Amino acid sequence: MADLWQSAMDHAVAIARKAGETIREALLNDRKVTTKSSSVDLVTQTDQKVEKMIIQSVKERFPAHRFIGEESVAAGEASNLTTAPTWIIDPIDGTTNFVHAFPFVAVSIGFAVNSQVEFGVVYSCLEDKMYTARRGKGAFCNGEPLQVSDQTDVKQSIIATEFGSSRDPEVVENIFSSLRKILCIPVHGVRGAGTAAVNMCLVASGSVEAYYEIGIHVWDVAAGSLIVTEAGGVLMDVEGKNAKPWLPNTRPVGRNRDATGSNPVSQATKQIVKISKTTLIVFFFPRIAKGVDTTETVHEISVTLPRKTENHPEF
Ligand SMILES: O=P([O-])([O-])O[C@@H]1[C@H](O)[C@H](O)[C@@H](O)[C@H](O)[C@H]1O
Ligand SMILES: [Mg+2]
Repeated sequence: MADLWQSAMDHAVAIARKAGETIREALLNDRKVTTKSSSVDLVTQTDQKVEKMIIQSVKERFPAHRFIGEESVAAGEASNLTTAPTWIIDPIDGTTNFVHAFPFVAVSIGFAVNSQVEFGVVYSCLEDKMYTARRGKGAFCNGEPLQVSDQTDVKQSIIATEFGSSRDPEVVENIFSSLRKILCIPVHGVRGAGTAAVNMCLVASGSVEAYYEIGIHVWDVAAGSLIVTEAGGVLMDVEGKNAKPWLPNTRPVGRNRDATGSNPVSQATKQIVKISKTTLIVFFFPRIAKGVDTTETVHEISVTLPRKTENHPEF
């Protein structure tokens, strides 16, 4: 049977490549930077230009499709995932890298129908690596199949993570407390490419055993989530169940602070130790909205294991 979404996927690959060319050209010029949620949450005209270019091109070809794009949402559009075919776009994942010419910058395009990701395309454009995954058909980098690491000992692992763009002391404290515990497991190392999408592709490639991050958006992970699972990885929450990080706030499993004052970061970190027999990890914590009382903010925590298992271990 013909693949209903193959032509959309082909289009995504072509437009991601074209977007990558635009980004590479823009790197040769001055990059005018403005900020969004905080002084370190950066955006450039290239982010906006590339997103418009992708959306325009998809609209011409697939007029009934919908969009969730990082810069459109920043400009006030809703971020609602319905059952309709929806393109979930991060035009430049790794904007801070782009601003500083740090060499990991990706175009991330996920495509969801009936709230399920059908394909994911991550183009790491400065490395010229095109990561692709079609649901049920595997994950690839420049056409070569990907397979997650088969390392099963957390002490032999490299963990990818990011520090995010909040400089709120409580958030920073959570990040460091989590990091300290992970380092002291001990693990071989901790790395971060500066783009969530590339970090997930590094999990899919087996270059790192796991990736976790506190504070992430659907456009950062929609494409990467399928690339990870199609490469044999698993997205899990702290209960060991499959998580769907592209559905924001749909599976809350923890609170920022529970009644005893422990927070999900330390709870999640404890899980790392517990699951070390089967290895690791992606945690996703939806960003804490500005002005929201974090004591009441519901968070979602996800865990990626490199090996796909039907029955996830009980934590
Ligand atoms: O803003 P952006 O460069 O598209 O995306 C960011 C990057 O993926 C970064 O690595 C991650 O730490 C942030 O959480 C993301 O928001
Ligand atoms: Mg991003």
